[in-house]
Amino acid sequence: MLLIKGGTVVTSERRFRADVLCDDGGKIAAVQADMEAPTGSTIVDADGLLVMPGGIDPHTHMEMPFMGTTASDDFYTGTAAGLAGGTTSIIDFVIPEHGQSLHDAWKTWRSKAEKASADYGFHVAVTHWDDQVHQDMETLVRDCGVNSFKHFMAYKNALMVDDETFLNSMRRAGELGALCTVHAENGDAVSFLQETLLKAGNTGPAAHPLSRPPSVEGEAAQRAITLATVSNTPLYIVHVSTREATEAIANARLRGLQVYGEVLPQHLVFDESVYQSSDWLKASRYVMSPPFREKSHQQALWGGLSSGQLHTTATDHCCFCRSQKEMGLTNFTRIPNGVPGIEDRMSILWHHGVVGGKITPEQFVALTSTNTARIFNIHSRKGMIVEGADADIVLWDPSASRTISAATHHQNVDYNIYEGMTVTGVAKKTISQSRILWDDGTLRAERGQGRYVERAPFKKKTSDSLTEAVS
Ligand SMILES: NC(=O)NCCC(=O)O
Ligand SMILES: [Zn+2]
Ligand SMILES: [Zn+2]
Repeated sequence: MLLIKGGTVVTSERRFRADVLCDDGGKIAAVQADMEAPTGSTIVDADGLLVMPGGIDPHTHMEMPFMGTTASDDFYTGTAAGLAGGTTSIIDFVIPEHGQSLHDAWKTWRSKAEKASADYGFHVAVTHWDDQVHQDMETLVRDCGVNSFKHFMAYKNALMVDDETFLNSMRRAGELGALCTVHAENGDAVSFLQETLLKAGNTGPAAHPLSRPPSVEGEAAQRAITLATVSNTPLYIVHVSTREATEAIANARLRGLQVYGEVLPQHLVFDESVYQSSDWLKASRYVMSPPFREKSHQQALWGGLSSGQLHTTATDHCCFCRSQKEMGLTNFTRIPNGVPGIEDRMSILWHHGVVGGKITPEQFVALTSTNTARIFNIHSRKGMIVEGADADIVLWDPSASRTISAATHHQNVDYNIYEGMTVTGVAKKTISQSRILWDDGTLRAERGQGRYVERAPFKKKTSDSLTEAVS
């Protein structure tokens, strides 16, 4: 047993002084003021610390094959890095290879993820439509603990789906009680702009944001919402980076539609100037999609998060080292898209959000953990500090500072986008399954310790359950 003593518990709703007892089965056994330590229990002094639900990152790509290479953080190193930053669970993406069935792809990802050191689940990408996909979606929901499917409106000739495929998938997901998620960028427009830029001799990273202007995301977000309305299904839009997409989501919600939006901390912090560096490598390291934007978009994202129109934070953690980024040395469209971030999500959001006066500690908990647990239906286990929940806890030091650097991070990648940034708000200890796996600078992550977390479908009329879940 582990007794966390003397801390301040923060949930998505309130703050209160209480001790938290974690049992040997990895669950929270009690949350009470001034608890007596059971015989033989280990006592953790949480004086001056905040006791919060471990972070849940609902958007990562560990060892993802993408753009001719494979993301460098695997399920072990990536989840371990997450633990060092206070994140105790991830939801990663199963991406079927061309011609591979969804169910076979899910099995492949299950076996890759066996080495994870923290808990994990999967969204499964639908990249084409046929009878087998229709059947596999049911198998995945019924037998495999999958309750969300992913759609890419970008990455033409690779992962991109057309509207008809997207509609078929949404209708099927609705029948099964699953949630559809979407990368909203108009892939035809991106491809058109990429060709135009290359023909005009714009081959470097500075062309990347020009090939994916805000309107391209805004149009796709609006179209995705329209298609979700046509198919009468809820929708979760990943990595919202623009005012246009934020407004589309907020407007949809004002019309009573169930649309959720996810924000990446990096979009709250960096702007498009990162692509202007004269150092090719430096600029290429920020190549991700959607790209970093003109600064005014950040105001909309913060506004969306603080007003409740945007709901979660994720990282889209997708690491590529120097030699991988250099695949695009002469052609920016070949630079593997993706940046690291799982280790720093919580610190970045605390520093810029809570210390910056934009969100409260309770909102921080909602945005890093509880809302994700609700939206993806793992709320009976995760995202809460309550008796019976998983003992996934972060002991957060709100006044400690650290300077982020690739020299000290745990991510398996040779750079850190936040290099040199000093942040206030640090994960002091991270507890997973009642065990302290990050202990004030010492990482005790264990290969294979993470568990696959099954996610049950929503009630068939998903609208009811989701409305209840996130108000
Ligand atoms: N985001 C990104 O640039 N890479 C990962 C794939 C995706 O999420 O679009
Ligand atoms: Zn994406
Ligand atoms: Zn992604």
